Amino acid sequence: MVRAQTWILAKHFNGFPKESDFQLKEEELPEPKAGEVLLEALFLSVDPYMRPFSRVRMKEGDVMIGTQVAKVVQSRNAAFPVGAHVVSRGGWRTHTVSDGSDLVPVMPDWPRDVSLSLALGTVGMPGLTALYGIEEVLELKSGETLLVNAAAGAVGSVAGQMAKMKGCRVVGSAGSDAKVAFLKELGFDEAFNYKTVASLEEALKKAAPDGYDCFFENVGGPFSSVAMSQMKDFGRIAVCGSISTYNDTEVQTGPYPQMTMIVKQLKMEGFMQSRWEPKHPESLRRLMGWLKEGKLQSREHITKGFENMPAAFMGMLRGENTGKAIVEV
Ligand SMILES: NC(=O)C1=CN([C@@H]2O[C@H](COP(=O)(O)OP(=O)(O)OC[C@H]3O[C@@H](n4cnc5c(N)ncnc54)[C@H](OP(=O)(O)O)[C@@H]3O)[C@@H](O)[C@H]2O)C=CC1
Ligand SMILES: CCCCCC(=O)/C=C/[C@H]1[C@H](O)CC(=O)[C@@H]1CCCCCCC(=O)O
Repeated sequence: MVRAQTWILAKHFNGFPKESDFQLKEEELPEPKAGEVLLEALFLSVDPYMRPFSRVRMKEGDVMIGTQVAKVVQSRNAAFPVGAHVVSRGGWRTHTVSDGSDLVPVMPDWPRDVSLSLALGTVGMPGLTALYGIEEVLELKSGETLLVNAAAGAVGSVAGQMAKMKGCRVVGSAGSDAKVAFLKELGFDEAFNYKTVASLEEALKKAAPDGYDCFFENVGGPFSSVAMSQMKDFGRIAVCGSISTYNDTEVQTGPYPQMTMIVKQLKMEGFMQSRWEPKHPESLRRLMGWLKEGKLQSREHITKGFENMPAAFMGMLRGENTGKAIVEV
């Protein structure tokens, strides 16, 4: 018998979450039956979508949604032998019994000198999101100017670096001076702290006086309205996320984008990486290749201890992470 710890949604929260909205529970897991495996979590992902998802798709008492890199510690399923590493959608749990249907083996030949936690970040879902946003949605071309917001995070930092690899001019915004310095290290041409600039409009104009061909949108809300007004005619916008609205207690209204979109003849498309699932194995190989060649830098913000999942989640929503937010069990 294994005692598993889980974090459950104790209470539906309005606005910014607090520690008491989550509850740590213990349960005894049954031995795996034929076809099942027992997993032990090594790293857990801390993602923005957990916030809106908990509101629209979860009941009080549900285990918090999430992915993790886990090790198979008992196996009655030949596809997942003991010692194998998998990405599991088991949620905020230390141990999980799974029939294998929700498991994805970590990429074969994962290099020994690359932390497995990157399977939740640069060589995982956020990296794939950046890649498809740049290549499939924006179809970014050499010489174009790209704006990325939340640029020092898991998705934004990969999107910006990919754009540099493609020969683009890249402007990034982030919420601290340290993050701005990080963006410069990554090769961004211009970067600014959106919390301290006197005028967002002026900062965007100064960074790209001729406007933006493409916008990798992670933030939404008022940032989005200001940025949209600085797109070039026929500009393209990939709507990846809207984190500035996830804790809203009331739905935000206008300014409405239609007039700007008509006058500038913009194209705007929302997306999730799951649309291109058949391409994932090849895309992950490309991301790992760039990492190993030193073309892609990866930073993680690691919080130690499963007991700190809520703190890490709230910290990410406050912007404490540079790079991918991870909890190491
Ligand atoms: N469509 C898809 O398939 C996917 C979409 N996403 C979306 O991409 C975005 C980035 O995700 P991810 O890279 O994982 O997260 P990050 O690693 O970027 O972490 C979140 C960051 O968002 C920023 N942030 C928080 N609140 C605000 C706010 N009110 N205004 C502006 N910025 C804020 C903070 O950085 P700062 O200090 O700069 O404010 C924080 O560090 C999110 O919107 C997420 O929902 C992510 C994965 C998949
Ligand atoms: C729920 C709001 C999502 C905001 C954007 C975002 O961060 C999306 C992330 C997805 C990522 O591609 C991997 C996922 O599992 C994320 C969440 C998908 C939620 C889909 C909800 C659809 C629904 O049930 O209506």
